[in-house]
Amino acid sequence: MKLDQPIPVTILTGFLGAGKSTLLNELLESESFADTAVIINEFGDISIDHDLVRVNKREMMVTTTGCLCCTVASDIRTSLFELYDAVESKAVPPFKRVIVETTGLADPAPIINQVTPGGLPAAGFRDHVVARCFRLSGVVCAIDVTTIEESMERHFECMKQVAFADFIVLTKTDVGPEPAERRPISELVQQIRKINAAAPIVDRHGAEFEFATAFAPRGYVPSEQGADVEGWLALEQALAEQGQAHDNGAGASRHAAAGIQTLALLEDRPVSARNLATFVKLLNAVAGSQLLRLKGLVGLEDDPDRPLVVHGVQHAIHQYRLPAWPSDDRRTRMVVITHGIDEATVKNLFTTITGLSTRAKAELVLTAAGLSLLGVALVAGILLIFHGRATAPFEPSAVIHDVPNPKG
Ligand SMILES: Nc1nc2c(ncn2[C@@H]2O[C@H](COP(=O)(O)OP(=O)(O)OP(=O)(O)O)[C@@H](O)[C@H]2O)c(=O)[nH]1
Repeated sequence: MKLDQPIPVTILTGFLGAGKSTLLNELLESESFADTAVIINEFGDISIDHDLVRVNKREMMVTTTGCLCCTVASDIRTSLFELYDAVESKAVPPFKRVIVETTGLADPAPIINQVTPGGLPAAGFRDHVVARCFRLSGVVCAIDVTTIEESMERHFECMKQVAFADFIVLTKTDVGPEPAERRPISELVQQIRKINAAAPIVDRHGAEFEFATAFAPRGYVPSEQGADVEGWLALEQALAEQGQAHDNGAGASRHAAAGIQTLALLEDRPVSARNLATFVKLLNAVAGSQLLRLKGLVGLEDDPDRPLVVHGVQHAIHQYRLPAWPSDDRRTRMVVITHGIDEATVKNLFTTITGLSTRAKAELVLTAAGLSLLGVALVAGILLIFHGRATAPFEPSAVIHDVPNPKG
């Protein structure tokens, strides 16, 4: 690749469900962001965002599964080198910028450490190419105003994402009136300022928001991000030099060590809307606040050609239909990310989607009872669901959007 200057790379972070893919989709619709290459890093064995983020002909997408912050095999340098190689081999036309969407659980430190001057030293041809052809030019963090307080309290990665950002976009400011227990946005901004003193903080739905400003190439200078950021990067560097950053040697990531489970669920046949609703209700009931994210493309029996997209971000469930399957893969695919919930529990619940035998129902009830302190109430709730007497908070949508991840 012949370059006058290195290609700017913007990292897009933000906790699970904060609205990163939604932002990216809207950005890619803009003519001024033509010639953008996109790297989407998904947490889990199956990729859903790959189908939900739409790139045009002139743009290019590389998807990686396994978190960039802890999987050596899918580190950011490898993904950037793949882009370089694709241009070199004329598989894709040259591009002007790269946007990397990280997973919602990604610790930004190891990622930034790989692409910032003075960070992890180049170890071979690939690394030298990446250092010559690309430059880190911004770290944008999407912050979901409806969940950020809880997420920062419970997940250190979330706080680091806020601290490392050189531009902050507040999302979901359009979601209804603020509940009394939630902090007003002005107070939230003050709280964010304690963690990140300098980054512009802009409301996604405010008049002042512009993609061109948020994603403008800037020089990203870690020392300007504050002492904590410099300290975390120094620690990262030390760990990387010792060769023990993030992977624990057994192949499991640090997320797993922290009790975070990502489960990929697949079903070949279309499923009934009622079974899907039951699954979502059961999952919410059993996992409660331990359910961090649910994301799925679901083929429904009533209209198998128009899949349902389901997004669960903590307690909120949002869903819409696509006019057609985005790729040849027409299987129902779901990714469920939980904290401290046994994998088998979620798998058992998923049997509600695939159809339940009486025996499976009994096992499910026992699973729920063993899990919850309020087991008896939960069992009663589950039995009501099975008998169709519970009111349904979730009914599969008939609304069709041809734009993935519509707002609201
Ligand atoms: N009302 C509203 N909904 C939003 C906004 N941004 C995102 N959403 C919704 O929030 C859900 C999650 O959005 P995504 O863009 O998939 O979030 P993400 O950060 O890419 O999620 P992960 O990659 O799984 O961490 C979807 O249902 C979106 O439609 C917003 O500004 N307002």
